[in-house]
Amino acid sequence: MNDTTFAVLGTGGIGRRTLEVSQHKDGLTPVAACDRHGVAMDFDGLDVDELLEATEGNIDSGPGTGESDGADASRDDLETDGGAVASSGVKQHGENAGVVASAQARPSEDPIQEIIDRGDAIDAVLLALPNYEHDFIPRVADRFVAGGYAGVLVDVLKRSRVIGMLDERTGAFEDAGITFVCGAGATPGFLTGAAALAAQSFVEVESVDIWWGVGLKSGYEDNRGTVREDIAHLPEYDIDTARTLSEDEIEAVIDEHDGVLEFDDMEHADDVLLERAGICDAEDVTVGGILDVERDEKPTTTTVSVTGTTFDGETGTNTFELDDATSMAANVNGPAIGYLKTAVCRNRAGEYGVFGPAELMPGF
Ligand SMILES: NC(=O)c1ccc[n+]([C@@H]2O[C@H](COP(=O)([O-])OP(=O)(O)OC[C@H]3O[C@@H](n4cnc5c(N)ncnc54)[C@H](O)[C@@H]3O)[C@@H](O)[C@H]2O)c1
Repeated sequence: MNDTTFAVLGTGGIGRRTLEVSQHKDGLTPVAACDRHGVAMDFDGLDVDELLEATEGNIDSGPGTGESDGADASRDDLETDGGAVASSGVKQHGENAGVVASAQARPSEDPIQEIIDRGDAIDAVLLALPNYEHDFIPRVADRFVAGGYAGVLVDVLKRSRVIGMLDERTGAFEDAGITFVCGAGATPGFLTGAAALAAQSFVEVESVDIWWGVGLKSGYEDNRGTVREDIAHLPEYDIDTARTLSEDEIEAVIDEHDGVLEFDDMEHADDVLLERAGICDAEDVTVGGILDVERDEKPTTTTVSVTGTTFDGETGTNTFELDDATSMAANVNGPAIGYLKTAVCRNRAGEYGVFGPAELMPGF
């Protein structure tokens, strides 16, 4: 594949690591990165080491609202909701929050639009943005369409309901020449693809069970955005209540659970993504897991179990396990970049529209 230029929207816990992992892959040149406050662009290639060093301990996180996506000015009131945005530079030191701390970046009123405006020089865009408003990522995609972008968009969103919103935009993406890969992180993403592969032994799939373990002690400060979104999956919370929690309230939730949060029956898009790929019904997919923010060791082994019936009448369960030594950052960002590179090949071959991770694997 020829060299691929790409941009990262959101330089929080995930986006920073995307840039770092991309340095280990061939043929990828990061040319733009932004967060809520600013944008860094260099079409000869960003100096990723400088950017990571400058933003180390200085991540802009917290409940982003999409307020600065410029798509709907009536949402400006959300900018100050719950007061948590004010504490958004959770690890900030120095004057500049987030990406603006890098010498390559500058403040921007509308960093996403600045990237859209240079879209002709960007092959692919990874959206490592928050997902508190379910239509935020679809609305950002609308802006790329409106801005005349023709290339690849990849997100790492988690919630099932967003996939339908993206599907509704299939025609617009096709007309624009956009190849959109949705849910391309770890789960959904890597594990959805693994389930699709494991299902190939069977002519009938009965169930897919995804069970994940994440140990995040040393990565906790950098991944507060993800932890907040995970708290929204606890039975006592939802996306709106989790979004308005202060940092102290988040700490209290974590303390109540002794640092270990267990999730059952999560709304993770693996279900609809497997259904749209024809692997099984969404209702036959369950996702759960354990997050330990006080230890780096995984509290449980991440496992995908696919149960089904073979053509010759046997019932069996194929399992796929991640080594406990592999971190969340490795399992989100490696696959996200892998799906991005695959999508660039599809895009160059003229295949446009919405794809899930399972559709980029072998199918029945
Ligand atoms: N699929 C998976 O396996 C998986 C795993 C982990 C995280 N995630 C998802 O990845 C997403 C990012 O997580 P994170 O931990 O990096 O979050 P984070 O809060 O650390 O980072 C979000 C970034 O988006 C930026 N941002 C917010 N609003 C913006 C706007 N309007 N314009 C420009 N930038 C904006 C923020 O400034 C920040 O840099 C979350 O939605 C999370 O659920 C998915």
